[in-house]
Amino acid sequence: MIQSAKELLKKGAAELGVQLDAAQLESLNLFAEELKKWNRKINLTAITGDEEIALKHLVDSLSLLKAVRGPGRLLDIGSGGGFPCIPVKIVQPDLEMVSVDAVVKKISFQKQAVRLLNLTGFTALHVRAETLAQEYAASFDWVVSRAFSDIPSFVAMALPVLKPEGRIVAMKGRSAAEEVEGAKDKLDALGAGVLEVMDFTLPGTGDARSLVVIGRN
Ligand SMILES: C[S@@+](CC[C@H](N)C(=O)[O-])C[C@H]1O[C@@H](n2cnc3c(N)ncnc32)[C@H](O)[C@@H]1O
Repeated sequence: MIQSAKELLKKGAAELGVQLDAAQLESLNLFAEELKKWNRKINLTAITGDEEIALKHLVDSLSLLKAVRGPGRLLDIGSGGGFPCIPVKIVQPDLEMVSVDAVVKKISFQKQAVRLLNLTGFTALHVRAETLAQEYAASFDWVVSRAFSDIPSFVAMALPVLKPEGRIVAMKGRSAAEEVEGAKDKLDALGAGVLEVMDFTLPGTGDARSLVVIGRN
């Protein structure tokens, strides 16, 4: 990434309370370069400029750390080009990651990025999230997603693989108050409820974001 994008990344992460060291910055930069390289051949993201990648993919992914801390096991459902799981793994290596996506080329990209960055404790799986329950029943401390689905559908997929005291976090690209209000009855029927909605502004953009934290009733 160009220097200005690296600076936006460092400053944006710091605004979220995440101080990136030189090695983490270099890994995030390598990841962004690999994303751009693959994106010329396969469609991983519509976001292609360095500064946009820095803020809307990398800093946005790291905002998950407002709600999630290691150690623990984390599942990222519908992770696409590796967001938020790969940036979060780079910064919080004591989170053991499982990342799933229904599109094989996206998982191939993630596997390549994991090799390139020498990440350990990261499993990328080409499966539909609905099929995870047998192998991964009650396995995860955290089940997260970004830009994935409506809240009740996501929670229905997440609950079978969540540990009893685990937490589900939906990363929403705008203020989520209305969606949360509309989801209450469906969540209640699933045996879950919203514990917290963390509203914030994505650094460097002014864009509204929400983290919706959900647990079992
Ligand atoms: C809009 S993309 C978001 C990707 C990434 N989380 C991000 O924020 O950039 C949604 C992803 O969910 C995947 N997906 C949709 N339904 C799925 C399912 N049932 N199980 C696993 N992945 C699914 C799609 O293949 C797609 O890559």
